[in-house]
Amino acid sequence: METTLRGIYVPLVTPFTADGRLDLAALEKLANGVLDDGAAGLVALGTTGEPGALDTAEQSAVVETCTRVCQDRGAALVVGVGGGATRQVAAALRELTPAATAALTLVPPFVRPGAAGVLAHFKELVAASPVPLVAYHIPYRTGQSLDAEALRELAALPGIAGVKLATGAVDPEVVALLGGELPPHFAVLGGDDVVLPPLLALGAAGGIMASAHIATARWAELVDAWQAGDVARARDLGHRLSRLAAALFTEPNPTVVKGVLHAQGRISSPAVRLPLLPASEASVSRALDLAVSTG
Ligand SMILES: O=C(O)C1=N[C@H](C(=O)O)C[C@H](O)C1
Repeated sequence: METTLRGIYVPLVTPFTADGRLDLAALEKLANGVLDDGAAGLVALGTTGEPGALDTAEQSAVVETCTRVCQDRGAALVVGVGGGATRQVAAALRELTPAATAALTLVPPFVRPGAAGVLAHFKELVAASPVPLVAYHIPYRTGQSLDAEALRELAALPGIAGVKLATGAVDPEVVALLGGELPPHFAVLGGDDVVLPPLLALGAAGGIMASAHIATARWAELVDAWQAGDVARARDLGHRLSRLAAALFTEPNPTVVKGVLHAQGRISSPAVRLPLLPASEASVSRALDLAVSTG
């Protein structure tokens, strides 16, 4: 059966205690909370989860906790799988739990292998993976741009369930991709929080949004409003949620999100691990005000 992703997926923060230990109880509560509020699924070990700052045992504990919650709730679980080169990512994918719905893996970063190299990379990964893949396309971080034609070739590969599209803008390639035919099982998921509303207007199936820890129900409602053609509702919600997302990203992600979750009493500490530093009180309090007014 083919995987079809739709809706809002929350890339969970990794809660830490005030003295820096992994707080699995808080993670589980957070996971259940966002699913209660209408998220279609969770992302474990997304960049928002600070995976590079977790040791292997901590990473496994995060994935186990999220797997258990998603299985109990019948929700989708996407797991972030990283690595610098094809062999390394393929090896990590082979170790992935088959209970995951999909794995989220970056277009190879830093190397800039060109579109043909990116396609060859994903063909190799699909062959190694026990689950379908979502390609994370974020050219301002990976250094590798891809035009609509290359993304369409990627979409046509068996085993690719979608793309997390984070080009930082609604640029001509994004418009061309969403404006043409795509395989029915292939989901375009927004990955830049502030521009999710226009991507949904162009036909995106949903998003992987750190911002959706906050006002989760409103983000889910935004996807539903566009899909139901309720333009007035979608436009109003879209403006409000974009303002909230901008406030949540005034400092490096997930520092402000963690600050707001802590202020809301949903995690016991806003602690992040280096090289991240906690967000300023001013950024947290502005985002918190917008969270209250957005609902
Ligand atoms: O962890 C993720 O997945 C996301 N990461 C992005 C980032 O850290 O810049 C933001 C997006 O909301 C989801």
